[in-house]
Amino acid sequence: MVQRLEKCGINAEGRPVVFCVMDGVGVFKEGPGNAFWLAKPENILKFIEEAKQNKLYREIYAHGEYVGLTDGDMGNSEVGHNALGSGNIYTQGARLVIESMREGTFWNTQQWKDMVVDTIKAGKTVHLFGLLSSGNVHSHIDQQIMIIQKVVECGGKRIRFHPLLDGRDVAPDSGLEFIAQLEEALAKARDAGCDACIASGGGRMHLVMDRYNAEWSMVERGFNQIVHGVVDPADIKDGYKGYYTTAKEAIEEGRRLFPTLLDQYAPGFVIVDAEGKPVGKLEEGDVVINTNFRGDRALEISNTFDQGAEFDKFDRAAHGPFPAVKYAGMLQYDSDLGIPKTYLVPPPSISDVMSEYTCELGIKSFAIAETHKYGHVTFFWNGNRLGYINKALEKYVEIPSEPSDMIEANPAMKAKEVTDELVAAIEAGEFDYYRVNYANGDMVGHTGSVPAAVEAVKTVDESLGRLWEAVKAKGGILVVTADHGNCEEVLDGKGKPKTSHTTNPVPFWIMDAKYDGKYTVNQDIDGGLANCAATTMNLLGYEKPEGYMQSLIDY
Ligand SMILES: O=C(O)[C@@H](CO)OP(=O)(O)O
Ligand SMILES: [Mn+2]
Ligand SMILES: [Mn+2]
Repeated sequence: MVQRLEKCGINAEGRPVVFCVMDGVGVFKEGPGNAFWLAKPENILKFIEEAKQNKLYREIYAHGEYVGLTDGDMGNSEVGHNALGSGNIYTQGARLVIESMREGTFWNTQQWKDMVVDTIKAGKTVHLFGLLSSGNVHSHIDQQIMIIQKVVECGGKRIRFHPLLDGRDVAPDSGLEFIAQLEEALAKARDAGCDACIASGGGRMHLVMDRYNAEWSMVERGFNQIVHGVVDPADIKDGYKGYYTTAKEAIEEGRRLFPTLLDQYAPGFVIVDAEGKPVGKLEEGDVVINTNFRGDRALEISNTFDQGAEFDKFDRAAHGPFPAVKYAGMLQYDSDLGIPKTYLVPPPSISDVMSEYTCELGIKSFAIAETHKYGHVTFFWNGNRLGYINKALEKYVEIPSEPSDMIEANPAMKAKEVTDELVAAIEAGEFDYYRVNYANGDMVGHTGSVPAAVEAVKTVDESLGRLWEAVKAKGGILVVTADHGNCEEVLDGKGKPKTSHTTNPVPFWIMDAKYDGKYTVNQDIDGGLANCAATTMNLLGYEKPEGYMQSLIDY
């Protein structure tokens, strides 16, 4: 139970406070790939100018050690929203896993023994699946290769790997480089007497890694490949066969036949032997390890493997019986609900999140985003916990998104609908504190399309204009920032599409309809996303919670 906070003197009237995350909008110099400057967002530029005059603007950091990653790592939504919602920096999965592997704890746990060592002893197969890249947002190839090596060291005789192509946290067409690295590690395993190979694969935005219940068909496609060795018949078209003898051949053929599809959307494939039989179907007693450490896109597939008869998303036995296998996650993705049941590294335990304070104080809060970011302002915000902290005091609203492959054609996404709903809630005045995430800068930034990203920024700009009118009419306070960069760099140094996040700082500013000069933004502290929670508590009228990082305002 968190402590009750004292009043701090700011906003004694209890005017509404709105916290807005422009997902993926960082600060970077003007240039041909900077969608922010190309869009010339009229409202935002005016707001920033005013905030600067009031000493209510600064940049803050959203990458590396500022969000619990390793210095130099780009930021991402999970770690960013964790920091925003918890007021602290927690060492995150990316680091917890590699540190545990390097110091050796990883290989000495009961879970490693139960999942891997015992499977090997029983003469069964170790299956690994996950995002194959060095992005370090959901996974890291170094960790995957270390697991392969260790399985071999432990006497493993059979490994099957089911890689998902990335192209979203790394260069959009870098998939084959990582496949080559994986093939090298598997060849070494074979040299050491272990029958190891790739068994199935495809793009991460096409298979397995759905989030927030947006497109369960992605999970179904991935599951059927991994478990049953069956490719979705809808993927088999225009000459693409779906069944190949090597991953390289499958990926190259996919690229040749569908030249506009980026790696992240690559069609599914299953590797077959000379007789056309899948090389890596799951068998009873095998273990399957999800090598991703990040939760949002790992929850659905984990439930698919873990749940019993209550599972109702699709028929797991449509292509043959679902064998009794063991399943483990690299991390536990939701420790409140215990998903998955078995995991190799304990997750960061994020405690005393800001929502617990607001609920303790009786502050009524409202959170909204479209599906792609819905869990960001709820699950990630509350320290990776699904559901409400106190339903009587909170309302979480999800505006249904379109599938992610429609984003480039419709960069406005559901921003208007999100704003409509948010503005209506502000006008109705039932809540004290509102938070919103606009997905556009990030989701459109991930397409690597400059014109689409420019439209995305314009959409966010328009939405912020409407939002401020509503906040102003209520005499409220609007705080705007971003969780990491993306759309401010949609081209790389060579002018090629860049689909990943960035390490750039993000803007931070406050607009107060009744600003009286009694507080200003501190320019001197080494500020990052984790400083925002104390700041928001101050603006809601309360002192900084004990143990939270410093507030960004002086008063
Ligand atoms: O789409 C995602 O899963 C990540 C990129 O891998 O983006 P974000 O952190 O913004 O959610
Ligand atoms: Mn984000
Ligand atoms: Mn993103």
